Amino acid sequence: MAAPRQLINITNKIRKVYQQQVRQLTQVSIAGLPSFVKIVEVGPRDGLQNEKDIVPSKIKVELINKLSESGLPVIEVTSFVSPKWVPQMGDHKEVLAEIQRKPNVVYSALTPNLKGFKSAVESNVSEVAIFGAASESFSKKNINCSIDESIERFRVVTEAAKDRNIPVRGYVSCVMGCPYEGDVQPQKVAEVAKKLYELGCYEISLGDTIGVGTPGLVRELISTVSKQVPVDRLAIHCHDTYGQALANIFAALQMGVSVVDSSVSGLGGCPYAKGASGNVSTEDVVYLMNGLSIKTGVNLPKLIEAGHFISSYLGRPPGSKVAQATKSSL
Ligand SMILES: CC(C)(COP(=O)([O-])OP(=O)([O-])OC[C@H]1O[C@@H](n2cnc3c(N)ncnc32)[C@H](O)[C@@H]1OP(=O)([O-])[O-])[C@@H](O)C(=O)NCCC(=O)NCCSC(=O)C[C@@](C)(O)CC(=O)[O-]
Repeated sequence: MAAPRQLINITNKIRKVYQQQVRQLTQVSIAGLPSFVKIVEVGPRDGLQNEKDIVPSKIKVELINKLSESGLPVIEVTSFVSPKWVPQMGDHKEVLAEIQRKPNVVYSALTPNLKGFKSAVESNVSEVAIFGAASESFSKKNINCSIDESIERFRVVTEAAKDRNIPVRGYVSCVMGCPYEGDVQPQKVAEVAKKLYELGCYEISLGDTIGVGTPGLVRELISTVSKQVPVDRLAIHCHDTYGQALANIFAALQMGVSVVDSSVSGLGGCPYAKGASGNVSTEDVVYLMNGLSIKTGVNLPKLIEAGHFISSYLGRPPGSKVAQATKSSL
């Protein structure tokens, strides 16, 4: 009779020790996460550039104002690219002229070349972003030049920006896969990221343009790129094509990244990356951060409201799970 009781006691002890270890392990990994994450809202640009029907400027302005009210620190408002290539962003001047700017919010825009940079400066942007790729084919399709040529174009932009004290962010697209070339090696991403960093970009956003990455690949990517660019200068930009975006972001945070790009209501896609779905939704990212006690400064209900606003204009349900789950409580 004593033997089974002893056995039960031992089993319980083992279970307790095991549970304690699991708790400790969890605490260790959670403790390794950043206490603050900067969210870069890309919905008005990355999201609306991909809408088949061009969204009127006044809707864009209202969306951006609502996003500003939610406490987001950075909003990528538009892009100064050729309207022949991306007509959806052709109203960049009007949008930047009409938005109500809050002093603590950075309003940024994509500028692929000096022409775009000059127009963006005239429109009083707080910051610009240049956008390269780790894949030759994507670079050619997206910005009509090779990777090396793009670096030379960007050099002119970063020099002009330096003269005017305008911060420049850099993007590297196709960091875990390319719609034309398939797999992309982390080493290639690191090379391009390093070049952008050396040009003076204060932050390099690593774009999983077609959303094919998984957490293992993210770890390999960050570990390779951070040998060339300090990890605190890296951001992660995930499209959610295969439903891996939140897991990928969590993996990036564990590797020391503390800047996350996302898009309200999960809008998004790239006109030159067929099959790419929307970005990870900002609402879902903020919910995850709140759950991890990571500060973002974002008011989730106000953000959800902004998501409902644009989704209802577009005539479809919000692409955020959090927005869908909380709809009845709003
Ligand atoms: C880069 C260019 C302009 C090169 O395009 P190009 O044809 O090689 O340029 P060009 O210098 O030969 O000029 C041709 C015409 O475009 C005009 N032009 C030239 N530059 C500008 C400008 N800045 N603004 C307005 N117009 C411009 C220029 O004035 C001329 O006009 P024309 O004489 O024929 O009337 C073109 O390829 C382009 O606009 N591409 C847009 C690509 C784009 O916006 N893609 C989506 C954003 S990237 C993305 O979504 C990925 C990201 C960032 O989110 C991260 C991720 O997920 O991976």
